Amino acid sequence: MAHKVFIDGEAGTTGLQIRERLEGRADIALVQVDPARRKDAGARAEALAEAEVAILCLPDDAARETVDLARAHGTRIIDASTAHRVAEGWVFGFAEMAQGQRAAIAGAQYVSNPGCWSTCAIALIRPLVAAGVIDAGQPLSISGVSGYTGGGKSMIAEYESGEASGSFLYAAAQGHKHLPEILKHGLLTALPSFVPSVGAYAQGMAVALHLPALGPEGFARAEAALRAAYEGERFVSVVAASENEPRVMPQRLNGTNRLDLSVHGNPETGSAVLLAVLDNLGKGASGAAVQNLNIMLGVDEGAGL
Ligand SMILES: NC(=O)C1=CN([C@@H]2O[C@H](COP(=O)(O)OP(=O)(O)OC[C@H]3O[C@@H](n4cnc5c(N)ncnc54)[C@H](OP(=O)(O)O)[C@@H]3O)[C@@H](O)[C@H]2O)C=CC1
Ligand SMILES: CC(=O)N[C@@H](CCC(=O)OP(=O)(O)O)C(=O)O
Repeated sequence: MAHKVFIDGEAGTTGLQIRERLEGRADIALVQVDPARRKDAGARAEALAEAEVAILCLPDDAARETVDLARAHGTRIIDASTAHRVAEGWVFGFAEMAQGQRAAIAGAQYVSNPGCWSTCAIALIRPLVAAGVIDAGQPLSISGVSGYTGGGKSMIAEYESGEASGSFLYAAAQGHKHLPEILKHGLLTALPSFVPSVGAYAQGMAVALHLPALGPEGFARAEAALRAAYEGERFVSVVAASENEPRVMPQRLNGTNRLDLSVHGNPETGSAVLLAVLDNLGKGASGAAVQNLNIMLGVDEGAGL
């Protein structure tokens, strides 16, 4: 029998992309609410009672409300919002992040999908800290560019109406909402500096981790640590630097659930830059949610991806 899945926030950017990935599948039956009642607690509670798994694609406060509504029904949850990424009792939904993470997701009641920026940052930082290539307390510096779909319906409307046009840096005040999850799941003890940007294009992301004092021998150790961490993974790869040189194209993996990592810089001076590229709506959001759903249901992890 098909697994019943409710996407709360199905009309939003992330929700629509998840629906596209699930609606052709014979092993999934989508539970839907009348669009006119999509914000009505009663209608959502009925859907939650019927569903085996609910995927929340909502603002943080609405996601917390849905978790409360679901409690009485025992519905398993995948939350795509920021609300529960460092919360007790929630499993971080990044299967490739650590040994045992996939098994924890498979058995979880509550899974929190990682943010797009944090997926990139954690993927680069955690193996280096775990292998002792960088120190957990070393202040790190991260930058990156995302397509405007990363800002959801409101930012998409700004760009598509012409109200916004160029690119911009943001979060220079060091209050970006992904910093807590980067700190925790990156195994860091010092907050990194993080200055992301939005480019004047729709979709795709590239993130740089700056390690100006890695040292000449650190290059090989960093690449070896990344390769060892993701060996045999289907969606995360360490690729040759030439894939991202001379130009890093953030749209390179659009439409996929892949995350590519690479090591760059000048081995003579020891100044390194590690790069991560993904589709912010793929492995950065909806693809990761579907991957987590597949793991939780015990089906092929790549189904629909
Ligand atoms: N865009 C991205 O790249 C990523 C987004 N996320 C996270 O996913 C979540 C959704 O983001 P995104 O899809 O971009 O946002 P959108 O603004 O595109 O969509 C949010 C959806 O939630 C609906 N909604 C708002 N309040 C309620 C409510 N009280 N009850 C039911 N539905 C409600 C909105 O309705 P309405 O149609 O009326 O606006 C909208 O359809 C956010 O928490 C975001 O942080 C995570 C990773 C990446
Ligand atoms: C371009 C842009 O604005 N991106 C969003 C993050 C998108 C994302 O990862 O989503 P979560 O909201 O789930 O954390 C931001 O930086 O706030």
